[in-house]
Amino acid sequence: MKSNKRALSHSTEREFGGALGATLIPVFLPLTVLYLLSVCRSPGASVLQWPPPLPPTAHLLDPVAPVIIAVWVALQGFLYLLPVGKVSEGLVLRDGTKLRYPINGKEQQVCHVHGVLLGLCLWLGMPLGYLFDLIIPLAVCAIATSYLLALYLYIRSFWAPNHALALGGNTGNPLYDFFMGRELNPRIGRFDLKYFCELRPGLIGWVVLNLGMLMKEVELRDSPSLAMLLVNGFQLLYVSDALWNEEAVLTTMDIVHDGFGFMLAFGDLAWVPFTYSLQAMFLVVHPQTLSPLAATGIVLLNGIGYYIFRKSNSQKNQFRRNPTHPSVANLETIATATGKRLLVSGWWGFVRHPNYLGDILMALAWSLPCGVSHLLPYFYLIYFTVLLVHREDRDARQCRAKYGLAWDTYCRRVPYRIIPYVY
Ligand SMILES: NC(=O)C1=CN([C@@H]2O[C@H](COP(=O)(O)OP(=O)(O)OC[C@H]3O[C@@H](n4cnc5c(N)ncnc54)[C@H](OP(=O)(O)O)[C@@H]3O)[C@@H](O)[C@H]2O)C=CC1
Ligand SMILES: CC(C)=CCC[C@@H](C)[C@H]1CC=C2C3=C(CC[C@@]21C)[C@@]1(C)CC[C@H](O)C(C)(C)[C@@H]1CC3
Repeated sequence: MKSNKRALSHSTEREFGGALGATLIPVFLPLTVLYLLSVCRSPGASVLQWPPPLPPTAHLLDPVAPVIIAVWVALQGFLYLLPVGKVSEGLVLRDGTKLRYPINGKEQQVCHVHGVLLGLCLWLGMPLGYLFDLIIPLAVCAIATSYLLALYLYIRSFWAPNHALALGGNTGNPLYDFFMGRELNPRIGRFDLKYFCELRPGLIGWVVLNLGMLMKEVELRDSPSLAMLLVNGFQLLYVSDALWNEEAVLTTMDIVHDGFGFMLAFGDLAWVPFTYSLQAMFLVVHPQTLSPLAATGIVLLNGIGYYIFRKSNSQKNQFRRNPTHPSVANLETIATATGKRLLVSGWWGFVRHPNYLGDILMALAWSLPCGVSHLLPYFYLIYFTVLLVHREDRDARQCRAKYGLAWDTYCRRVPYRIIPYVY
């Protein structure tokens, strides 16, 4: 324990408002989830209504909810460990080794997301629309699970070797380190907890919750609306894409840089499934009519966003994995002192985060089917823009520290961060 502290004593830079932020966020964000869900189900669906439509304490818990969450996580764990697909190596760690990760999302996704789970629920005679009624107890359980997981991660990190600790989550302040995560890649045997949580229970859970909302709409109004089909279709595409390109997650900031603590545990297990499905839930209580022209425009917007998001992410991933690959070999680059190069043409010469731009366009397309009468369906767009602006800033600081002058040159060559000529 002592030597860990000594070796990492330089990690004094604090993120997310430092210790105060790390103390308040774990209280404030879980309450926000419950508040948003309650508002979404209320007839007014106004985020500013007073008094807020909070659920009575008796409605927070339901004995079925922990069973569903436990079965769901166990099933996801089982599918994650299935020996199908390939095994891929992550980036080089501080001790010079690389971790191995099972890449089987692609193989499993067809049966996984679209078939087995839905079929299982229907076979068991459980109408998926029930998820709408159970949403608040399910969210409470997911929040409790993320707290327990974060506590477990914090405690076990004291047995981890120095090189396995994250540089940003070892300040010695227990609340801050609990929030940011001390250990970089906590594993039980070959089971990688962070990688599993990032892509499986919460992300796929989001799609299942969306389907539950669609089924509820069918129960209430006999058929799904066009708006509901669009929201379900767009978000299914997004999640399927994440599983299809599972390997690319290995080079994201969360896997490479961030420790696994409360922020990611809660983000993955509670925040993603329960706030990202707000649009579908909104449509159950507040049905919207969409003209074919509006629907076409929204599909086009999502298509453009997805194209930019996918192409730019794939280009960087390809370049980082094999810079001599024909699809990236001809792009202009600048050298850095680390030996790694930075792309200054192609998507990464357009803006510094083209992938964020595509993601934001998609976020807008997911909100528009809900009309413009309420702010709530735009919650994701607003939160996500704030998250990405903050993330861009964190990434820029890390890149400046890594690449020094080369990063400044890149910034001069590519002046806009996310939106050309705007930001
Ligand atoms: N839906 C959601 O809730 C969320 C979605 N996302 C999405 O996840 C995806 C991944 O995002 P994120 O992990 O934040 O970061 P990025 O995929 O944008 O990766 C940033 C890293 O890319 C490398 N890089 C930056 N510029 C260049 C360049 N010019 N040439 C080559 N490499 C470069 C640097 O790492 P290095 O040089 O070390 O390789 C940098 O640290 C994005 O599409 C984002 O929109 C992210 C957060 C939440
Ligand atoms: C408010 C709060 C607690 C925020 C925590 C942030 C997390 C919710 C996000 C951090 C990075 C994420 C990524 C995805 C989901 C959201 C979180 C966990 C992601 C898995 C979504 C699908 C994408 O295709 C992706 C794989 C690129 C992406 C990776 C980052």
